[in-house]
Amino acid sequence: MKPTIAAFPATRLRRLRKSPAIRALVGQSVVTPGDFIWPVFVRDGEGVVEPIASMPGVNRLSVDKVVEAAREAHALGIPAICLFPYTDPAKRTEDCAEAWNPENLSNRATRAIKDAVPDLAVMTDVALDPYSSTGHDGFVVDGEIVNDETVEALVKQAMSQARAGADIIGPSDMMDGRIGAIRNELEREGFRNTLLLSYAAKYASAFYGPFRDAVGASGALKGDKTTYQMQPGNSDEAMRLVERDLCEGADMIMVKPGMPYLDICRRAKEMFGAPTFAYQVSGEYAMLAGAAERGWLDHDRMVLESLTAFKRAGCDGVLTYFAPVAARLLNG
Ligand SMILES: NCc1[nH]cc(CCC(=O)O)c1CC(=O)O
Repeated sequence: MKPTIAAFPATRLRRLRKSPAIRALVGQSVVTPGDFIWPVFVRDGEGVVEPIASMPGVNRLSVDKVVEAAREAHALGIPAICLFPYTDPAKRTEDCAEAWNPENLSNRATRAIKDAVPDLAVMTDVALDPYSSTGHDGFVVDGEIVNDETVEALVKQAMSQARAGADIIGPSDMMDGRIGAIRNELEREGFRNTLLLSYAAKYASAFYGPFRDAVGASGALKGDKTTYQMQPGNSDEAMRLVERDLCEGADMIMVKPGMPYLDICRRAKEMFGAPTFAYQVSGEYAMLAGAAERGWLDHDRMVLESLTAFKRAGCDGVLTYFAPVAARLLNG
């Protein structure tokens, strides 16, 4: 598009900003509660609301409290909630078997939410890090994060989530071939309508720190995730990953982190036109919520501006810890 413009004063671009009415007319990108997927942290117990120090305002919730949160999300017009378990360290093992235990926290929370609020979509996370003694998303053999053996485990994990009633399965592990393998098994077992939202372009980012605290994986993690997550400077590789995952049967794709990678969102949306999501991750939340807490940022304006930016970049929706706060602001 090449904007055509008359010379000043025939064109005064400030005319288009002169009043709330005119600004409303020419407004382009808007964010609504319908754009949000709300990530929540689940832990054992009952009646537990446990604050996470590096994420002010975010808590680990026991299953009964997650159900309350789900009711709240639904009432606010948020279409989906995404579950991340904080697994008891005693259940973190080398074989990661807790990941496909039908009675694990994530599966119990999924069933409880689908019972209480059937219209709310439940998204679950596929990766081994909350269950592994190494803190890695895959199995570690002689220092290597092994791909194909991990994919077999991820398929088992995804199937246990589908059986528990998850609507959207979100593989966040970055192994090769996992989308196709999970899609095949879902079809084979008759889960024709289970969606796959692939963490397709997931970067090896410093912005995941608070999340790793929240799920208790930071202490365990040896080394880094650079052999499976992307290096921050790459953009073409993100397009290849998105294309690959769509061809393997992903219904929707994600870019992660969010705000530092809006160029990737725009490029992926323009190139493939698939439902595109971004994850405004824990470190982005910590940075923004932490600054607002100190009075360095205007909290409400910052929240809505940061979320509008995702829509402007071409995203269809955004995973954000601000979801309930933002929905309340938007609902007035
Ligand atoms: N499977 C791991 C996973 N799933 C979601 C996040 C990060 C989310 C956030 O930071 O909010 C991570 C962290 C990681 O890759 O180490």
